[in-house]
Amino acid sequence: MVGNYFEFRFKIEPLQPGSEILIAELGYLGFESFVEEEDGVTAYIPVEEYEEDLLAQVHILQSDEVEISYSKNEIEKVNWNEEWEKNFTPIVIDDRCSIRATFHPSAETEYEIVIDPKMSFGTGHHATTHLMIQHILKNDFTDKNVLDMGCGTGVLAILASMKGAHIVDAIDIDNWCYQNSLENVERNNCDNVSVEEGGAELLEGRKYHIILANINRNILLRDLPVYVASLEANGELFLSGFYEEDVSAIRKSCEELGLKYVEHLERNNWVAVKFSK
Ligand SMILES: C[S@@+](CC[C@H](N)C(=O)[O-])C[C@H]1O[C@@H](n2cnc3c(N)ncnc32)[C@H](O)[C@@H]1O
Repeated sequence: MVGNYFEFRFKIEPLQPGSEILIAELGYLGFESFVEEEDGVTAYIPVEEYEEDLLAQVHILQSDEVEISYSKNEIEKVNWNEEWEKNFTPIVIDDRCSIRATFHPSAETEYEIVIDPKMSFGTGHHATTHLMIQHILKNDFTDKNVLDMGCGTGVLAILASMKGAHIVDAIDIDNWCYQNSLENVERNNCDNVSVEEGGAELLEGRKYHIILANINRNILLRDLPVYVASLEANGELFLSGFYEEDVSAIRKSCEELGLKYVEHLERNNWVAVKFSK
């Protein structure tokens, strides 16, 4: 990860939940790393990913309840691993699943995932990862063939494997995420997880009992027909990466493709929806 970055220093008042929501929103717009400060957040985005009107898409910047000001700087490069190590804290979800880094002490939970997140999305801190993990904990993965589309750190694929899946395919379009998932899958001894770099084009002719896809509204709407074609009869599809107000559009597309809405979980206005075939 070399090349120039824009560094944005956001001052946030009140800090919580403003900081958490801001990080979540920026993450979906291509910001790659965040450092939590005493009075706000510093966020980084590659210069080539940034467009002048990008921040107009950040809802919380328009909020009357949170006051946010920012400054912008161009910088040469950042030691991302060091930033992550400073910022990544262990997390426990529903008292059953912990996610920690190699440098954290072990937690006594039913499922313990050790990841080195580098730059990939998926430490469990983001609401959508959290919600997808809650769905995985609640559902039966025993002997299922599972796809984790947009695997990030590989965290969902790893939990699916730990929950007894037969095989898990973890796919991400981003080379950094592909490399990071490979490392994390090995670190957690998940021998039945295969990691691949690519997108929906890889799915032709494949069938899964369960598909997990935490990506974003537009990519999901575009690739849904391929996902549904890759789902076995009675299969289950879990989608996240969008807001509560997007559920109706996602649900409509899924229903047109023959799926049934089952339920959705919500956290900080983000959702994860379960459908069945
Ligand atoms: C929101 S992150 C989710 C990561 C992880 N699954 C989690 O739940 O924390 C979305 C991931 O999807 C990947 N992605 C984006 N577009 C994709 C596509 N068309 N096909 C596959 N992966 C994609 C991104 O590189 C990113 O790692």
